[in-house]
Amino acid sequence: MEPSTDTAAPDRTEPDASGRDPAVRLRGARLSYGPRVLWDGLDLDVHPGEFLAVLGPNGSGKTSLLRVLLGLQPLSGGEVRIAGEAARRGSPRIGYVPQQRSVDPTLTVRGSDLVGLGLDGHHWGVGFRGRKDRRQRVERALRAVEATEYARMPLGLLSGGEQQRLRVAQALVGDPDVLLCDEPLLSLDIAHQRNVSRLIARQARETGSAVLFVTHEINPVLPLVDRILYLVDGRFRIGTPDEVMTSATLSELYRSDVEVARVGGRLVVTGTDEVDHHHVDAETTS
Ligand SMILES: Nc1ncnc2c1ncn2[C@@H]1O[C@H](COP(=O)(O)OP(=O)(O)OP(=O)(O)O)[C@@H](O)[C@H]1O
Repeated sequence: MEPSTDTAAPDRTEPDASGRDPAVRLRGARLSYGPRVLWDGLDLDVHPGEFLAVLGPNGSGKTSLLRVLLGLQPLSGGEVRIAGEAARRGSPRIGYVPQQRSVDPTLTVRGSDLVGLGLDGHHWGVGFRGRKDRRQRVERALRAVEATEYARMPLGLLSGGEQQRLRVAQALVGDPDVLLCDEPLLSLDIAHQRNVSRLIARQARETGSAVLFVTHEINPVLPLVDRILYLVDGRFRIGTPDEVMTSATLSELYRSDVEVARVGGRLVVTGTDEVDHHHVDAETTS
């Protein structure tokens, strides 16, 4: 398997009009575990305010990419920068919505405390004004995800979807430069999938966060996505949805016949078992 470095569109490599560094920059990035190469030669700039969807079948290295940006996983080669700085653990520049995982039902931490953790490492919270500012920020984030009602309840008593909305609030509360979302819609009903997707996109627009959004299903976020990074078995493509989500591009990536059709504004992707499994339609399975 030789990794592909081609992109569907030339990637931007310069600072944006304001002269700011890209929020995320990867140059010649390679990640391998033993002989297995997940990706290689990955050049990618994600700019402030940009919404990038990261797609690919199970095991293609989507979560591993987020772990590299979080400073939890070193690259095997190449370079990674977050807002011009080396990626490092616990960076306040990054907000992270992890994959849904179950919480111990006896956990007594309250939702509002969880959201407040998203401000640790920031300058808020010092002195009376700082504490007030901190409280107001947490309340605003709770309102944004419609979690105010249950914010004082122990986390362990909340449903999976309620816990997930609190994780989104925790990731947003510090106005991060980079917002990393690992399948954040999985346990949400359709109404909250829409709310949370729009909220994340609004965060990108209004505060200039760059969003990297790992998902198995593009349709719930298709109207919000600027570009897609599509990873398959060591190969990848980067481009707008119109450039990447085509029969020709996906057939090349999967090395198999893949059909992409637009049906009523939605994308329907069919082909190999791998692609069928990947493009599970969250709206018809929830
Ligand atoms: N620390 C590690 N050591 C060895 N192999 C690893 C390690 N971390 C991940 N892998 C392997 O790398 C591959 C990519 O994993 P990753 O979780 O990034 O995939 P993914 O695209 O997010 O998959 P999914 O869609 O199933 O969540 C998997 O096969 C996984 O087993």
